Amino acid sequence: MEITEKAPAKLNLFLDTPFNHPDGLQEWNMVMTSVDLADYVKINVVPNKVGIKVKTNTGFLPNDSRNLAYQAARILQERFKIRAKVMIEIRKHIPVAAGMGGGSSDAAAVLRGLNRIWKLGLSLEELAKIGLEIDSDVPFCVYGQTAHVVGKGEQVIPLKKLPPMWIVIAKPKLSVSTPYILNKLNHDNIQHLKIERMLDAIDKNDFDGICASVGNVLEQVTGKEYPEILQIKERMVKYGANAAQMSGTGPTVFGICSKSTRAKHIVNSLKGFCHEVYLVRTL
Ligand SMILES: C[C@](O)(CO)[C@H](O)COP(=O)(O)OP(=O)(O)OC[C@H]1O[C@@H](n2ccc(N)nc2=O)[C@H](O)[C@@H]1O
Ligand SMILES: Nc1ncnc2c1ncn2[C@@H]1O[C@H](COP(=O)(O)OP(=O)(O)OP(=O)(O)O)[C@@H](O)[C@H]1O
Repeated sequence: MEITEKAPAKLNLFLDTPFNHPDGLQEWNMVMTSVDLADYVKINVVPNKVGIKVKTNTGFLPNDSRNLAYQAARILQERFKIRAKVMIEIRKHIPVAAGMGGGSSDAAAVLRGLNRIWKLGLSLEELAKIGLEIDSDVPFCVYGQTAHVVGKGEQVIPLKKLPPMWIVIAKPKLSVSTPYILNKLNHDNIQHLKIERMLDAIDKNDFDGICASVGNVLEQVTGKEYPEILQIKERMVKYGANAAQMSGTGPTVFGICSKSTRAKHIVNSLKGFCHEVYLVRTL
């Protein structure tokens, strides 16, 4: 049996880390959303054979157990003692190591897909719990809808659909290491953000309120290392974005617009200045 699952990219509309857990991991306080820039994950299973095979169209991503999609297949195979070979083909569209959760979304797609193929009957909640063993963004990606994410990534509280908006995504030619940025973070020196206004604005379907309450405490950390990120953000605002911000640990910056004409104007103004630029909508 063969199926294809869509694996959308995520953006962090809001990101704060209130404290460090004793094990060194961050406590998150985030609002995340999925956008229509997506990888396509084709899954094929061959009963009574063994193994996992991953193929991608990139040439540089690992095809072995380092690939998060591979790990997702292995966990379900082992946990449910299923004797079948899993073949995964990933068509990558989401930039890698960009702060857009591409690997996590591919893993979530494999969890959802194999749950269907093998008729495991697992709820999204159960899949999210399994997903946390792979990576902290997988639980959110299993749901794939706008959500308030807290804890180490395991608590995903779905929120209302966002009002219609256009999003310009700009990825400079930089790869940012998440552990490197998180290690630089000093919780005592950052100005923590209040999430209530964002949650309230989403609840009221208030576009302006959402734009007024975006924030990411990691922007200053990554922005200090790579000033280009802050320049892209400034440029987006100058060309008319209603709000602009870095996603995750970066380097991707996104701009939110209510009007498609303005969004297209920003796309044109960034081309040539920035390596990759996309115009997307929220899901
Ligand atoms: C910062 C975000 O972009 C927000 O969406 C992501 O959570 C990062 O997700 P990611 O790149 O998939 O990260 P992971 O592979 O899960 O973890 C990368 C690094 O983040 C650290 N990490 C992860 C989860 C967590 N609650 N606290 C952490 O400090 C891990 O120790 C690791 O060093
Ligand atoms: N299926 C996959 N797609 C992309 N990267 C993968 C995948 N599996 C493993 N990886 C590895 O994970 C690393 C970063 O992947 P990814 O693109 O998910 O990062 P990211 O966008 O920074 O994620 P986040 O927003 O969660 O920080 C890469 O170094 C890559 O080798």
